[in-house]
Amino acid sequence: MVKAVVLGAAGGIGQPLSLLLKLNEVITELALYDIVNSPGVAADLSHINTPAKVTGYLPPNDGLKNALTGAHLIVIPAGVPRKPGMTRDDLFKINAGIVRDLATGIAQHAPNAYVLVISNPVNSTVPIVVEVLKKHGVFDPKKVFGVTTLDVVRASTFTSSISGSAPQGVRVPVVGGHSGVTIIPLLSQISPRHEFTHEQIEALTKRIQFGGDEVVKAKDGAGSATLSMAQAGARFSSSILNATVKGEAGIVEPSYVHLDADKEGGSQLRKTPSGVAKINSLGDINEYEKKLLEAAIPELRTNINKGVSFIADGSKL
Ligand SMILES: NC(=O)c1ccc[n+]([C@@H]2O[C@H](COP(=O)([O-])OP(=O)(O)OC[C@H]3O[C@@H](n4cnc5c(N)ncnc54)[C@H](O)[C@@H]3O)[C@@H](O)[C@H]2O)c1
Ligand SMILES: O=C(O)C[C@H](O)C(=O)O
Repeated sequence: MVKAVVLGAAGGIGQPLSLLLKLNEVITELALYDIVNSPGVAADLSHINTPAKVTGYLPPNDGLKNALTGAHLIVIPAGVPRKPGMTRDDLFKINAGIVRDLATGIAQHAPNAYVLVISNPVNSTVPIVVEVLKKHGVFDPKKVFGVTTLDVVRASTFTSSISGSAPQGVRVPVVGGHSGVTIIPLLSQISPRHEFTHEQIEALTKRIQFGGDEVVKAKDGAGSATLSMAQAGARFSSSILNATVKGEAGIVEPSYVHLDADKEGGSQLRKTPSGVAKINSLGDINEYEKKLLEAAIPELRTNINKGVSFIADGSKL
């Protein structure tokens, strides 16, 4: 039995993400939870002839508990998205409480699950999940991930439009967090190798860091990236399942994770059959990338402290 759960499953990301997870044949049970419409989404997806049994849950009648119980993998795209003129941090006010409450449910009903956080601001919502799980004594640093895969996906797409490589074959490690200057593309480590000019590196870096703004602007008040995010979330989920269920070794995915030094850090995770085996170092980074790292640290620190304080300062658990 491999149960996957989507919290916020009826939303702009939640619906296509749930569809893509329904197509993943490793999953045998797919539980969809939202405060609205999740039974309808579940009924719709349940007609697709893949193995996963799909169930929908709403808050009444222990909906969250029933959705979470027995989960192997939980993906969280619950919460409000940006509108033009907003930063991701502006979402903290609403989304911090939503993520805290869902994390509390996870601590109580699925303490051993892999938890993938999509809800923004990721730089602060991941520390919120970590702190809630710590308070309940169930935190495992190798099981909580901020999903930054969309930055990686964008980096492949944007660089390939210049290098001419096929986008699906391009890998660019993107480390750090998930907002503006905290997003750090390591273009010197692009595979297949390509030498960009300095002007190209600056332009690509900026575009990867602010790619989310392009979508928010184009959607003009109707939200932010949903379809590309669903694909990115499904890809990261699939990597976790391939490592932890199928036992594939040597899978490497960048993600935003908790490090021992009591701070979060974007890193590349290496996954093995037992789950996440190793957090890779950043490798050889050049002077330009060192400057990006320096610029990211103060903002990351502020974002992390904001999430940690939200739980420490007595938000209900
Ligand atoms: N990590 C990333 O790269 C990335 C990319 C895109 C969007 N996001 C973020 O993902 C979040 C969701 O975006 P969206 O476009 O799907 O928004 P949306 O408004 O379309 O959907 C959000 C869903 O969450 C549900 N929800 C609200 N409160 C809930 C609760 N307490 N429990 C369960 N469900 C709840 C809503 O009912 C809704 O269905 C936003 O915070 C957005 O900023 C992150
Ligand atoms: O930009 C946003 O607010 C959504 C998401 O974080 C993104 O990068 O597209």
